[in-house]
Amino acid sequence: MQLEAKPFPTEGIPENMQAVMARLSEVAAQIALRIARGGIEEDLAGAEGVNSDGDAQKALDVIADDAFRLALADTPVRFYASEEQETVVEVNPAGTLALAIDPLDGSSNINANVSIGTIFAIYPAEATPEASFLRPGTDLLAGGYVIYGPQVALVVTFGDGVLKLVLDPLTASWTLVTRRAQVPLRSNEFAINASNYRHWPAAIRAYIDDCVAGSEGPREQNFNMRWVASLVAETHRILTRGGVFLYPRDDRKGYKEGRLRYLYECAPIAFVITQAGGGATDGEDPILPHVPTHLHARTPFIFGSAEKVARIAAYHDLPDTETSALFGKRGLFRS
Ligand SMILES: O=P(O)(O)OC[C@H]1O[C@](O)(COP(=O)(O)O)[C@@H](O)[C@@H]1O
Ligand SMILES: [Mg+2]
Ligand SMILES: [Mg+2]
Repeated sequence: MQLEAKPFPTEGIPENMQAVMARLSEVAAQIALRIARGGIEEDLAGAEGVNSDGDAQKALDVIADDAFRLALADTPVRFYASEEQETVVEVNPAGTLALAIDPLDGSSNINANVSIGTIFAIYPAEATPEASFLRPGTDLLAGGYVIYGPQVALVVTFGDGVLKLVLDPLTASWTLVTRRAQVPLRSNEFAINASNYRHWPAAIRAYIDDCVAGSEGPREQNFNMRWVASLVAETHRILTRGGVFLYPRDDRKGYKEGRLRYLYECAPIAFVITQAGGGATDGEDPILPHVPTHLHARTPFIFGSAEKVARIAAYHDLPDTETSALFGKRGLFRS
């Protein structure tokens, strides 16, 4: 049964971004279909090379980057900055917007059939690529992501609440299902890659120690842990049922500023989460006022339910003696 496709819903989308959003959603729907058919005609997880940040590229990283870049040529997007491109591409010299994108987030999950996504950030285009992108996240016009999961959804903010649209696979069209998504205030979940425990700063170790100590520890309650290894999937879960995500800086070579990139991962997700009433920091300070030093600059990233994000910042203010592994009385933070 083939039902008729509906036009892209523009409610809540500022006029100057409607064409771009319609195009992004069109490409996302095509990518979703390609993911669903992965392995039938093509191997989407096949190795392709290395991107400018030194990450191994999978076939789908390159497919998604090409698809978004080419599709934006006749939209108001002037500058295109991508995880998969070393430098900025000028796609439409007459355009007024600058778009930064992680075309395929969570690449390690492509062949595991676990949710992956696309993350995007839109700024006003300035005279040069540097002026357009090396600026604080507080200048964002839009930030959002598409999640390719059991359900394909587009979540986006333009600075006035968070919209959630769902892709109907029967008609390949989008429907607005939520106008003001909110991060739930309370949750007992945290998400962190615990295999890096020994490399973390003391404040992060102390926070996680207290969660893991559960009802016998200073927090006197039990917590649950999640780690999908797809930032979009963690964001979507936190937006739906609360909790906190941590990718701190650590002692490993190359992780001095964590793993995630400011421009096309952290800033747009932080915009969504703060618009949904949550918090987003580098561990201590709000992340949106930061200015990246280059296109692929990394930053430690902590986001989620506002109270949890504030609590983690407070752990950074504790004296060294209190973040030591042997200290058992951080009762100050009891909730
Ligand atoms: O493998 P790790 O160190 O746990 O890192 C997982 C993180 O890396 C990422 O996959 C990075 O994104 P890309 O897949 O776009 O490079 C995030 O989605 C995820 O949160
Ligand atoms: Mg990513
Ligand atoms: Mg990526």
